[in-house]
Formats: sequence, C-alpha cells, structure tokens
Amino acid sequence: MEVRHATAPDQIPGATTDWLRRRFLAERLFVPGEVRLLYSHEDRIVIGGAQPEDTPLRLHSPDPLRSDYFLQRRELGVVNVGEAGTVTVDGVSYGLAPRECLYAGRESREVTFEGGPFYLVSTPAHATLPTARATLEDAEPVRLGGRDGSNERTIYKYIHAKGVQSCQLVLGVTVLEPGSMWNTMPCHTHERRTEVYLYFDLPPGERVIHLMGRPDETRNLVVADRQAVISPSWSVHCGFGTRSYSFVWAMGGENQAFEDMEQVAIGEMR
Ligand SMILES: O=C[C@H](O)[C@@H](O)CC(=O)C(=O)O
Ligand SMILES: [Zn+2]
Repeated sequence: MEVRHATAPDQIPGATTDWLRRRFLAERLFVPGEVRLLYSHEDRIVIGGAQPEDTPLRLHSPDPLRSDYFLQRRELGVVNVGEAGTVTVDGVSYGLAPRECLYAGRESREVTFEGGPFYLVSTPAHATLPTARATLEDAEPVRLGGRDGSNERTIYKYIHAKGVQSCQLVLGVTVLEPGSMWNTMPCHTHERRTEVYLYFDLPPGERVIHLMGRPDETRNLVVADRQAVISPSWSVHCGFGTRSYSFVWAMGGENQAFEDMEQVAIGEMR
C-alpha cells in the first residue's frame, strides 16, 4: 500500500507538474486481479480499487494499518464503477448495479469482491454502524446545473447525515449528462473535510482537466478514467472533461455537514 503524507498550500507555488501528480493524483488504483490501496495522511483516508478477474478478491489489511483486519478500526464505502458486481461482507452478499454503493461498518471481518470493478474509500471509525446497501433510487437524486453552464448533472448522495449512517465518511456519485463538461462550478473548499474525487465512465481517449490549489493559486491535473484526486481541506476541486463522465466524491474529517463549505466566486480564482 502506498502511503502519502499530508501537504500544505505553501508548497504549491513553484511545484512542478510531476510533484503535483505524485502528491495529489492516484493513477493506478485499478489493476486486474488485485486490490490496490493508497493511504493518505489527509484525514487518514484510504482509497483503493478492487478489480476481480476469474476469482473473487479479498480485502486485506496492509502493514501500515497495524490492525488484525482492515475494518477493525475503520469504515468503508464501496462503489461499483463497472458492470454488475457482488460484495460479500461476513457471509452476506450484496448485489451492486453500476454506480451503486455499499457501506461496510467497523468490525466487519471479511470483505470480498466479485465483478465490478469497485472503488473503495475508508476512514477511521469510532463506532460500529450497520452495513447497508444504497441503490440509485435510495440516493434521492438531485439535478444540478444547466445547459448554459455545460454542467447538467445528477448528484446521488449515498452515505451522509440523512442517508446511510456512518461515523465520518460522506460519499456520493455525480453523473454528468451527455454534452455536459463541468463539475462543481462554482467551486468551493471545505476547511473541515478532505475530499477525494474518482473520475469514471470516461472513454479511454478522453481526459478531465481537474483544478486544485488555493482559490487564488490554482493548478491543473490532467486525469484519465478511474484515476483519483486527493483534495486537502485548503484546496478547491472542480474540473471539466473532454467528454461527459461520472465521479465518486467522498469526504472525511471534522463534520458531515454537506453544506459546510466555503463558496468561491469565479472572480476570486487565479
Ligand atoms: O463537497 C461536495 C462535493 O465537492 C461534490 O458533491 C460536488 C459535486 O458532486 C458536484 O458539484 O457535482
Ligand atoms: Zn467538495
């Protein structure tokens, strides 16, 4: 498991493209036949990809966690970013349609994956909450944006204060309409949470130009399908694609108040 240290905004001026990509972009989470994990010290979020081939894959507990099993002190969100799939938690199997979500609570001992592939996001957990599946309908889809802004999109909230319960994880999926390019515009920061975006449903030859950094000191990352960007609390996170796409957004930190964000007017951005 790769471990990444936390960063500070004063490291951004002078940063090279390569440095930015090594710190903030996860390029290879999805490898056939593997569960790949990445530990970020930003709110101790672990992200990963599970891409089973002919045999099911099992969630292991890498040494940096120093735990008997992965979810001993953690909770987990799983999103199917591929075709139909099944996630089994301690002997109970949950079928997940494309873009659907499973929450696995703390102290779940055995998690296995078939089909998918699946994107994984985990945060430390102080309590044991029930494992639960969330379908697209459960998420009470909200339409946002419009044609004028090239940002017609539907946001599905799965794990949040009024949905599937968790200790700190907040997670959902946003799906852009064909012909819509922009996500999260106008953009924001949230001083009390780290957020990670995993872009998916993007055709192989296409890219998302993701903007990050302080509002008045932005940089871009050119992101391919099934790559993730870590946004520390001080960083904006928004982007536009060369085609429409979907993304999983997931947060961990001080609170779960989705609306607790600092809005950034486009005129403040540099
Ligand atoms: O803090 C919240 C997140 O950045 C996302 O929910 C934004 C998003 O999905 C969108 O505007 O499309
Ligand atoms: Zn956000």
